[in-house]
Amino acid sequence: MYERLDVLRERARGELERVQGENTVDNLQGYSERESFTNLFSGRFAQLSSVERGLCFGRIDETGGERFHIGRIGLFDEEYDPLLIDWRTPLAQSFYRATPAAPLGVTRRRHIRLHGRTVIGVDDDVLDLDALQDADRSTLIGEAALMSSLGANRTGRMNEIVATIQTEQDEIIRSELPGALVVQGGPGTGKTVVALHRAAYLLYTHREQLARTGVLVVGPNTTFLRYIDQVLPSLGETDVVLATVGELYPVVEATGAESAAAARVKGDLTMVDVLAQAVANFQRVPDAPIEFKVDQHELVLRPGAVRKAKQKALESDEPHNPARKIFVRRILKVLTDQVIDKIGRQYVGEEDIEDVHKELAEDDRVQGILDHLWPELTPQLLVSVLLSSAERLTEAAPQLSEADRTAILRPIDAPWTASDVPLLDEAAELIGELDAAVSARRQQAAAAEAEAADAWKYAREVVQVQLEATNIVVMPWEIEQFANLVHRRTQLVDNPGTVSERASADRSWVFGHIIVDEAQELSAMDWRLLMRRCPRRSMTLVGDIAQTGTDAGVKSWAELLDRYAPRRWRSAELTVNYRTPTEIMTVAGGVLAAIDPNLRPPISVREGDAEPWLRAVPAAEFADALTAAIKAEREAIGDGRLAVLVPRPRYDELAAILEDVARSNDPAILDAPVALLDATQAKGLEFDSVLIADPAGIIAESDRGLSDLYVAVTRATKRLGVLADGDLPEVLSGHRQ
Ligand SMILES: Nc1ncnc2c1ncn2[C@@H]1O[C@H](COP(=O)(O)OP(=O)(O)OP(=O)(O)O)[C@@H](O)[C@H]1O
Repeated sequence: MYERLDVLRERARGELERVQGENTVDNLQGYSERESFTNLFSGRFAQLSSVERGLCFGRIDETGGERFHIGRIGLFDEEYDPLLIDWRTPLAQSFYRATPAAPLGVTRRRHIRLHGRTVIGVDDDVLDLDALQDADRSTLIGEAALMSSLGANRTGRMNEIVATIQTEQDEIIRSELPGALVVQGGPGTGKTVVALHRAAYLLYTHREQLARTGVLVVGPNTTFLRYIDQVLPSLGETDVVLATVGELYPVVEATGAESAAAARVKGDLTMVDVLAQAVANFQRVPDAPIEFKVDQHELVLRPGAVRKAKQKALESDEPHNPARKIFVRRILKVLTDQVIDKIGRQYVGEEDIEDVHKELAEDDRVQGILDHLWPELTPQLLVSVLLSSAERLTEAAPQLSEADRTAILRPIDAPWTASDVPLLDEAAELIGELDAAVSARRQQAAAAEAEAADAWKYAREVVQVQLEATNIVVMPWEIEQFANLVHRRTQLVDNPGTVSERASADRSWVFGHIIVDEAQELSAMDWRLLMRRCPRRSMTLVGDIAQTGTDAGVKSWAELLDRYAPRRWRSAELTVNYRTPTEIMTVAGGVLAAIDPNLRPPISVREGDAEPWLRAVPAAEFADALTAAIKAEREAIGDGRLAVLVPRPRYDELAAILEDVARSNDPAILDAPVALLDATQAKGLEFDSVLIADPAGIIAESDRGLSDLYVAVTRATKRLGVLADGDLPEVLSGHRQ
């Protein structure tokens, strides 16, 4: 297989060099054509290079005597006979699903472990009837391979798991594309990694559809997105948008911090009505007639006339800016009539009326009045003006308490925060686009449509000619992809950009599939924004209600999905914890029971080598004890990685006294041997060793402090230490050493 890989890689490299060396670029078509070939061959070369490690990891022997090798990509020999089967194909499914209880025609499954190009381990599951007696074997697949991967030191980046995907995980990965799938699972059950493999599977299986519309993966923060950003490229997928909800409003960068109370208020659906009211408050009817002079004419705009114009505009059901046009037309008509009456209707013709209308429309005074009565708005303007004025807030949000209104009040030039983004998105819907933006977009769309039709025709011809001339080696299964590339390139010569680039820049982009990780953290307003980006509701949501760290977060999956995808959602559960060893999960179990006595933590797949330690020291000794504990833990884990998790309010204080630890704003934090984080920042991440400093402080930091502590305890893959400043909190005291 490696020989074949080398041949294909060399061929792709040769083609790439040849195409790049060719001297045919003297016109647009030649340029596009060369770009497409370069793209195709460099893409193929990159893919063939990315699968070098662990190219083949499994084999299935079937009852009929057939035998298939399973690997990271599909490989065929010169006769197109399969050498290696891609893990995403239906044929490979039994590798992940067969158990002694349901062997699916498989007699033996073999896990192959490689180091470089050398086989260093082979583990067989024999799926014959005798094995049925062995209950253990029916649950774990490829136990030795799995354990060896779980026991390895963490690198600071999430790895792909194609070789050891477990049955319950595979069912989620291969679940069908349409509808919303929600996956509930405790910490360490593989929700994140499964969601990413699902993205790779869907892109492989529904390439046609998803390559055009794109896949969006939403994560809780940028550190987390960096933690996972290697997984999809290592599976050969690069055209995916990774973003936090705060990044989903183009142009706006949400860099500001905000209080938990502000996030809760802004995350609630009440804001939908508040924003609608705020827009309505910009559509004014004057209390008294407005009198003014245009040229020599005395004009008057009475409240009744404005009210009528407003009513007409609102009846159109258009958003604020487009509806403004109707309002303006009506008001101008009223004023034109007044001028005409003054001149004397008998003296004017149609053309004169039009002239008067035009003059009034261009008059500064008239424009000023119109802007006062119904100003053109932008989402940024609306939201910042609303949130910075106590008076406007009281007017628009009488249903909020005084305290809630105060919580969201901020200066007009304050930086945008993550929970402002769904408000901006909502505002954009209510306001609609500005006139200039609409016409520019219409023009662009018409031009693009015409070009696209030409480009597609041209792309087909190029492919045909090249194939007939056997100028170029294109594998049969690449023809469609290739034609697409030529098409895209020709269409986008002036405006190059991948689907993911274009999708990130366009607020109204509709994604083919959206994956949401740590989905429990999203507020109701966040969901509204995401649902707009995916009207077909083809989504995968993974999360754990018990880990919800904010009051704005999800309390029930059913409630959320019955609202947005009634009868179009299904759920699955992951029950086995692959991260945290049994001993540490016993500590986590106590914390979970304190959150809700009915909840049970997921069962750990393995036992660890080290018992967790919990220690309490008097406040005066805390700083020294912490420094000593960090030193001891570093020695215990060698090359592994340590996280020190602290209460949010004490972050700066502790950061100031600890040396040699990477801070949360350090871009290299994931690569550092010791990382200092608060529990929220550690969400989704994992470390060889976790040291929790001041657990009582974590519990006290918010109403959801116990959930934060639960998150903190479940980040470790090997070792857990807890150092209390004063007494150990009750939820942990049972484990004191
Ligand atoms: N089948 C598997 N083979 C190998 N490793 C696995 C497998 N499933 C999960 N893991 C590993 O277990 C760890 C936990 O996975 P992941 O982070 O996806 O869990 P999670 O459910 O998202 O956790 P949390 O909710 O705590 O963030 C990761 O290191 C992941 O690579």
